[in-house]
Amino acid sequence: MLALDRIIDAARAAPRSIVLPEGSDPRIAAGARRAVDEGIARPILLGAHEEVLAALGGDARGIAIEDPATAPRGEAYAEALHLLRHAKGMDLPAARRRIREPLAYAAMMVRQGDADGTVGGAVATTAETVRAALQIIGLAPGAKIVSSFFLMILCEEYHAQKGAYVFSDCGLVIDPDAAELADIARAAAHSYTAMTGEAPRVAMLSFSTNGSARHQRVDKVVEAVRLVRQAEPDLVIEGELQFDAAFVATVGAAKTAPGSQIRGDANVFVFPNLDAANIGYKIAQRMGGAKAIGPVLQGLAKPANDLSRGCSQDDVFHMIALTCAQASRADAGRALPSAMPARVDSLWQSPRPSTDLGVTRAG
Ligand SMILES: CC(C)(COP(=O)(O)OP(=O)(O)OC[C@H]1O[C@@H](n2cnc3c(N)ncnc32)[C@H](O)[C@@H]1OP(=O)(O)O)[C@@H](O)C(=O)NCCC(=O)NCCS
Ligand SMILES: CC(=O)OP(=O)(O)O
Repeated sequence: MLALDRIIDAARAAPRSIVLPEGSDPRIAAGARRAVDEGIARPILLGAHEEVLAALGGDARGIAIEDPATAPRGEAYAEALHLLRHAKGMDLPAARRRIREPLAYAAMMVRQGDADGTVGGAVATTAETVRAALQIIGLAPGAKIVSSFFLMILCEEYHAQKGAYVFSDCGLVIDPDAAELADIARAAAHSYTAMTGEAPRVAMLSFSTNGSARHQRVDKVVEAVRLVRQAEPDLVIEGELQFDAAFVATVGAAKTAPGSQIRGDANVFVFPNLDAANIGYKIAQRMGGAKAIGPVLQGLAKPANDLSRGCSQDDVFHMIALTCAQASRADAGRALPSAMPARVDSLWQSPRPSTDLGVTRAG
């Protein structure tokens, strides 16, 4: 859990204002309450005042409540949204209606600098949550695509290999082509370093390892690897690889050539499409007992993150912490993990070596 502790410590060092559009959901209210009690954030819960207060059990200490339907700044936000989207056909009345939706209002708070980040998706679908961020917050300078990752933490006694891993893209880009998959891989690699302070070793996953099967879907992964190597020759990346060859040393040794750098020791797993990625992370979480934090969005101009509708109040707390830490990075004048900088210094850089993550390699 040390990767998570680092994130929480980073948030506590500079608590941020995080707006949560689903303020009347009990998991959101409990996560926000814990964030205040542990001194990691200044939450703003959106929703009808009485409903939010009820979710908080009547205790709103340290938490702001704002109702997009009646908020005084709603009109200014509607005008800002109209300016942003009128070229796409949105008139002012439509902008007024849209800004009353909590997801849109929260994204606008972040865009306008009235909140440092937003966390939604405990109730709304990922498509709804991400669409508000895409349309209102938009791409980070230099980013071509917004995608997402999960921070997967193996920390149970029964996990033979403990540690923090990145799975991408489990939440957003449905059927990436080779160029998009390459962008996702580069963003995920940089996100891994930002989360852990460790060097990424990227496995590009497939149903084939080093040509063991032939298919156009395999060709797509191989092409993505070529594109990443062209753009970032120093990044350790291999593919196409099956998951076992990327995660289990003995299988990696059996299936890959002696010169392989990964050999069962990848820490960033890039899936070929959203079917594989979303199913894969949920299996790891629900059958494998991995702690799954995400989807964290990469490629946005400012922090906006999603949750699974199956999230717990702990997941909400951890996502608030992660979003605060992203905001601090941005304010420190450094690129967000999402912005794919040439080099990433980790906010959570550990003074100790990689064993800090509790990684004990099997085999
Ligand atoms: C994210 C998602 C909603 C975007 O879908 P979409 O139909 O392209 O959405 P929209 O057309 O409303 O796009 C909104 C804007 O974002 C842009 N956009 C869409 N996907 C983008 C991406 N990955 N990166 C950057 N911009 C993107 C669109 O071009 C559009 O721009 P514009 O409105 O300024 O022209 C869609 O990809 C999706 O549903 N993904 C799967 C989500 C999901 O169910 N995940 C599983 C559970 S986690
Ligand atoms: C990330 C994800 O799968 O979200 P949901 O469970 O809400 O669909």
